[in-house]
Amino acid sequence: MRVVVPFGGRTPKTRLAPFFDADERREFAVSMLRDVLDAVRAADGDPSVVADAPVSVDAPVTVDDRPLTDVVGDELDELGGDPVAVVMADLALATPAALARLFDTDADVVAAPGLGGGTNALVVRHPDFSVDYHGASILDHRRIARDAGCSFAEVDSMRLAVDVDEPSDLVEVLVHGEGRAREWLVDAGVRLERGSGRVEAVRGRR
Ligand SMILES: Nc1nc2c(ncn2[C@@H]2O[C@H](COP(=O)(O)OP(=O)(O)OP(=O)(O)O)[C@@H](O)[C@H]2O)c(=O)[nH]1
Ligand SMILES: C[C@H](OP(=O)(O)O)C(=O)O
Repeated sequence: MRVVVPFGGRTPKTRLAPFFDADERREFAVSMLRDVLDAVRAADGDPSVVADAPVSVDAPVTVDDRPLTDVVGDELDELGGDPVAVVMADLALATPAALARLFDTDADVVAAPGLGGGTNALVVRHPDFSVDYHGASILDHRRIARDAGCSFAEVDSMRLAVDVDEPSDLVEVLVHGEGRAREWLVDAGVRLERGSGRVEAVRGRR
């Protein structure tokens, strides 16, 4: 299946500013992107990146600096009857098995909801579906599918639900990550701190 991976590489991961400076955030974002591309390929997907700035990765890259919804919308318009998936570049826990389950679910539109109401991944097999990202986009995508007369399914997957946006998401990468992104965090000195409450990610020496 064709898999579009949107990547905002100009000023990525601003919500991680309490942990990393701008160069570090870009490096970390690229390490997640590379993990996602590997997982897509291992799930028999054929990935291509649509990015707002050039990025050097092992996949074709189209540079387009329009907003996310417009860029992905154009990719869907080129569907031509073939299914296309959209997988976000910050799914640091994505595994080939989780993605294969998404790709193999049989509906006109299949979504992997993100924590906090986003839409972390989609499979689109119907020409009348369109995307509307940001905010609680999973609610919008359910409605758009219904209004377009598309069958709609959701994949319940912890590995696809975690998109790395906030410092608390770094805990999930340290606990469950298996790729470059986890390695990058460890090299940057990010570690788990077990206090009396919820485990936190902290940076620096013990
Ligand atoms: N092509 C493209 N991809 C984008 C753009 N903005 C975000 N993305 C990608 O869309 C997905 C979700 O991004 P967000 O978490 O909303 O944004 P972010 O810029 O990574 O992080 P924040 O700065 O914390 O909002 C990730 O794969 C981003 O790389 C954009 O303007 N263009
Ligand atoms: C693009 C956006 O991502 P979030 O801001 O939820 O990470 C969404 O999924 O609609």
